[in-house]
Amino acid sequence: MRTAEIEVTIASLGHLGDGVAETPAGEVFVPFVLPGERVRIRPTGEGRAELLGIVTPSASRVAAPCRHFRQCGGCALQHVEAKAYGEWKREQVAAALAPRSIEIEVDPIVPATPKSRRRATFSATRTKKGVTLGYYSRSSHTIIQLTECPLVVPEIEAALQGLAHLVEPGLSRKGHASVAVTATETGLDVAVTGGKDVDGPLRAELAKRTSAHDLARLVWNGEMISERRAPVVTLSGLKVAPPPGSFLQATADGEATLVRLVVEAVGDAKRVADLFAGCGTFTAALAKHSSVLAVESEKPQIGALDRALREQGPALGLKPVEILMRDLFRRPILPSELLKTDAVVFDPPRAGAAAQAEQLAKSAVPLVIGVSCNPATFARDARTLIDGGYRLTRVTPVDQFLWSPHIELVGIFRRE
Ligand SMILES: C[S@@+](CC[C@H](N)C(=O)[O-])C[C@H]1O[C@@H](n2cnc3c(N)ncnc32)[C@H](O)[C@@H]1O
Repeated sequence: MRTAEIEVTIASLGHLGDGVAETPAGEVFVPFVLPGERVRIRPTGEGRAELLGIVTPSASRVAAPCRHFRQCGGCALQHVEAKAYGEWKREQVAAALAPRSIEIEVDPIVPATPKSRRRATFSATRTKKGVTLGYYSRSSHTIIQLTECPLVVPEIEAALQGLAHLVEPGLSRKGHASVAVTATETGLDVAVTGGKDVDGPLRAELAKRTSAHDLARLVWNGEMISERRAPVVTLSGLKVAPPPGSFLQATADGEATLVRLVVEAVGDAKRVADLFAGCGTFTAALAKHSSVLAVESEKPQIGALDRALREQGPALGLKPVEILMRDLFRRPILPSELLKTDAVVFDPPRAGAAAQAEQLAKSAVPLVIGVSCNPATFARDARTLIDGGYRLTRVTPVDQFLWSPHIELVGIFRRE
């Protein structure tokens, strides 16, 4: 039985960007709305509601720039004017810190621009009509066929049709494949998982299509199909060849902002540890002025950084970098290993750095800088550092995930 249509006022936006409204049956989440708006909805159960119409729009409502908005699950907030959107993201950081009793005036967010995402992961499947390639729809496992995407860099947007053609022979009608694309300086680096197993004829066909679409590299289910040009990214002047599946900051502008904030905070520190170093986004910048200990668990990534430093470090005049492969969840760097360290940068995955934060909290390092893509785990780790005697002096949100609820941030801790 369909529930009745009702009119409600949106009280606020929740942490995923959906509006929150009171109904006689309790609180519901409503997508694509703004605080203060009077809207018509139909509750759909489990605390959710379908938006039927806007009765009184907010002054912060704008026309969404993408034709796929509302169907496509890639974006939640295209309908929000830039200032209100940035303020909402800033408030989300403060809201994540509050339950940990961390009070700080969070900086205004450093905004992202459209057409700047250099990494995107699409889903693809084969249908009777051909290949569907795009993002999942908001509320189901249906893939929305993308014809445009104002998030990604033009090289990726222009390749959407080509990518569908590329993966077509390796898709089955039964499953969905994941197509991760990174725009590098030598072309697109594509890694597909969940496609058909590779045999001789499929490998040959995929290699042919890789060449036809002038991709730099194609990796299929972890197997190298073709590397026509080694993918290259320049990290603060250091040219690194990221191995398949490497982490890179999502936008070049976001990376530049994060690096600037980290380098400014580090100042003239002589010795710095870069924990969760990846391919060296921060190491490359820090080594211009400081000797660096770079620690990372993924051998291919830290290996790519090591190679680049050996080949180019002397010519670039970089200070010495010590490379260490280590699982920092299981074996965090200990205070005794940080005795001569002036600053630590840590940039963990979404799970945060609980074990490492505990060790840092016991250390004498005067300056710790946390970079995080998850305000909730950042807040947990920040509380550990604060309880260990650090003061959180600055938090700056940086937008790398435009129109989504995801937030990147830099937090600076100084030992009191
Ligand atoms: C958010 S990325 C940051 C990478 C790098 N700092 C950058 O900005 O490009 C997190 C990094 O932590 C690494 N990582 C994940 N789990 C780890 C662990 N247990 N120990 C050490 N490094 C880990 C990942 O491989 C990834 O390179």
